[in-house]
Amino acid sequence: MGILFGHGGHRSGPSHLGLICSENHEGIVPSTLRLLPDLQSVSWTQVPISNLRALDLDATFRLNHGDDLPIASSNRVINGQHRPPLEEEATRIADSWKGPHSCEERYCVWSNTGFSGQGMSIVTTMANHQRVERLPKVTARLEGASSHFLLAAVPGKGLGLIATRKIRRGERIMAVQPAILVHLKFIEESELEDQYRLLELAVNKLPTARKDSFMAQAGDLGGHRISDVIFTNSFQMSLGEEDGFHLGNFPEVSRFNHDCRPNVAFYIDNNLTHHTHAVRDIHPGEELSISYLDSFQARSVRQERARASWGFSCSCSQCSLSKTEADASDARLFSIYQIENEISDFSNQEASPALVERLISLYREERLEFRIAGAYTIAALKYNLFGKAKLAKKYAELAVEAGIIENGPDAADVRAMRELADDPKGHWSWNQKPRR
Ligand SMILES: C[S@@+](CC[C@H](N)C(=O)[O-])C[C@H]1O[C@@H](n2cnc3c(N)ncnc32)[C@H](O)[C@@H]1O
Repeated sequence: MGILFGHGGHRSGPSHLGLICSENHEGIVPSTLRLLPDLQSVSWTQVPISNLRALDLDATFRLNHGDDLPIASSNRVINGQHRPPLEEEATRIADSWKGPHSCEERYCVWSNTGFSGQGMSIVTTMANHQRVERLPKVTARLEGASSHFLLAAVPGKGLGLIATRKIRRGERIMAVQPAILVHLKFIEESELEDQYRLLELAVNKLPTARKDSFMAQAGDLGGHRISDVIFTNSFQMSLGEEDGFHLGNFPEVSRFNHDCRPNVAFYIDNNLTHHTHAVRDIHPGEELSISYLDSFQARSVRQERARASWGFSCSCSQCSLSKTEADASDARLFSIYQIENEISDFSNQEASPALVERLISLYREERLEFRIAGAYTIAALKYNLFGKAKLAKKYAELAVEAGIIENGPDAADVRAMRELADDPKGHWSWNQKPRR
């Protein structure tokens, strides 16, 4: 068993993340007070506004989760002094790092009870802690729960997320930040006893509501509970430096079950935010799913992977095909592999636009919409090389739409395809058809 990369290894996909499971295995944030974790008791009306600067964290947390802040907060003048908007000030008070609380060799625990309005603890090195501390504040609206879906028991899978209304392709499902971030090398290098001590401390430093949602996650391995939760439910993510990976645990995301042909795509941006979007229209009552593994592998490989790393036997629609249908599916996956190899060599004179159309139709036949942006990108470039501006533009636009869902609006490929779509003939690839 080992760390699994959701789709990190695929040729046309991003290589920055992966779902970790088994043995190795998204309010306004927090620019208003309303998303701060609820420690109940008093409501916001009982907090004197003029005292806000002096509030300590505990007092700030006594605001009830979900309470709106009906205060026109710009241009505030308190005691004759201009103050920043209330939201900014509250954010500054609540969102600050504490620690290190304890260390083991070069790895220490830091906590921030106001991070993303919910709280986060990290177990990492000083340099990485500073990186996290310097991250720009998230100003987008984050969402971990919504009216789109509910949590329910799913036969044979434990709990799962079920759509409560029609969700259209491209709609956001969640955008959330981690509860716990742990340096993978800390797990690999430290003794179990030390690991458990720092992990327990990290979880205990979370606000109560956050800690409860962390502890409520599924665990597959047994043994030390916190360690089990982390290994069963975390994503491998990079803080952007060559210092190995971190495991990020997002309690809300942990409820997505696996499907080899998922209806939801995910990516983690540079700000530690995990984004999920629908990749096709999802109907009320349908389960929301992501892929834990490389869905481009043959059925037997995928099934073995699910069994070995998560201990379940995958019975998704693609894994439940008859032998004949599964063989045909495996053959299509192999053709995708071959065509992508052939086509991405732009000096290859044989790789005609017809092959591009074949590639796109294979993706669609295989219901691989959650990873189709790369194929559209190849198609756009190929048509532009052949001097076919209209088709190049069509596929570049499709690549942008899919790329935003799969990798986010700021992804390099998305930017590149926007440029091509805007001006095919001004693009470096225009009319560069390889000549014999
Ligand atoms: C990240 S959790 C998913 C949510 C989990 N079902 C729960 O109750 O919280 C991963 C675990 O869910 C179960 N699971 C996920 N996808 C499954 C599937 N397609 N079939 C059976 N079990 C699945 C496995 O036990 C797996 O280790």
